[in-house]
Amino acid sequence: MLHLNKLTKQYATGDKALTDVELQIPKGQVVALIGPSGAGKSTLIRCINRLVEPTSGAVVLNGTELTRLGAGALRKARRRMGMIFQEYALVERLTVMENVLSGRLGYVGFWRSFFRWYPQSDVDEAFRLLERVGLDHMADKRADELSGGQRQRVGIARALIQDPELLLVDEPTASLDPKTSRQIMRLICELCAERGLAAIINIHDVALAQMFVQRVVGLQLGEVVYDGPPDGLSPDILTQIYGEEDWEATIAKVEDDDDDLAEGAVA
Ligand SMILES: Nc1ncnc2c1ncn2[C@@H]1O[C@H](COP(=O)(O)OP(=O)(O)OP(=O)(O)O)[C@@H](O)[C@H]1O
Repeated sequence: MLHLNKLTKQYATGDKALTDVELQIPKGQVVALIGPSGAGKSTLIRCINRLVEPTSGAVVLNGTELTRLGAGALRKARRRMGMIFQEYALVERLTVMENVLSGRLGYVGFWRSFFRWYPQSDVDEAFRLLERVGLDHMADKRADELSGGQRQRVGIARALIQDPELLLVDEPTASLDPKTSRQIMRLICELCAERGLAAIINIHDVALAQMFVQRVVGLQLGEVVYDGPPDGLSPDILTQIYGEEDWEATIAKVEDDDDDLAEGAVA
């Protein structure tokens, strides 16, 4: 589905953010991308939709080599990749419904997008998505009246209304409290399962990643140093990714959390 072939990025400043990254993600798989600050996680996500231009290597999405596309074709290809951001990137003065519908801007013609006239089918789909993310009663609220968790739900609905093949998710829970973080991660993973949607989630919270995803990719200084199941993240591997720390505490926390989840103690 998604294939990264020797993806490399060196910024004009000389910083080498990614070196020969190889990654294949099948349809429907959710991957957590972990690694210390500066490891290249955001660069990797942004090279996939070419918000950051890779220096060399290829990004292939369902047979289309995105790295070869000209501006027009790239604009169309970007519709196939929904993006969810840490800071939500909503238009504050617009309503929840208008923010969700803005995910369709890549599909409607120039004048329709200029006047924000959307087809009724888009409005119906926006309502369905708002219901799915638990915000149907808030469609007319302005974005600046929402909590962080509600904003992220709008961001998720806006990404999904694009009808993407891939979700690129950049630290979706970094501004949220622990309980809301879990709810948002659970929602993203459930929606991916329902839609057979692949996702790459850049996330700092290792325990949260371990709780929800099937596969973890660890980056360190722009190179993949771990690619495997969440329960393969041993203290040794975490030390390799992040450096020396007491990792037993992190792993124990995950096991405790699993117990909580099993007992239905977590909302
Ligand atoms: N626009 C830029 N210009 C020059 N260097 C950059 C730019 N963006 C990132 N870098 C460098 O590329 C490397 C990777 O940065 P990146 O932001 O991708 O890491 P990250 O793992 O996402 O970090 P964080 O978790 O702190 O967001 C770092 O050395 C960073 O300084």
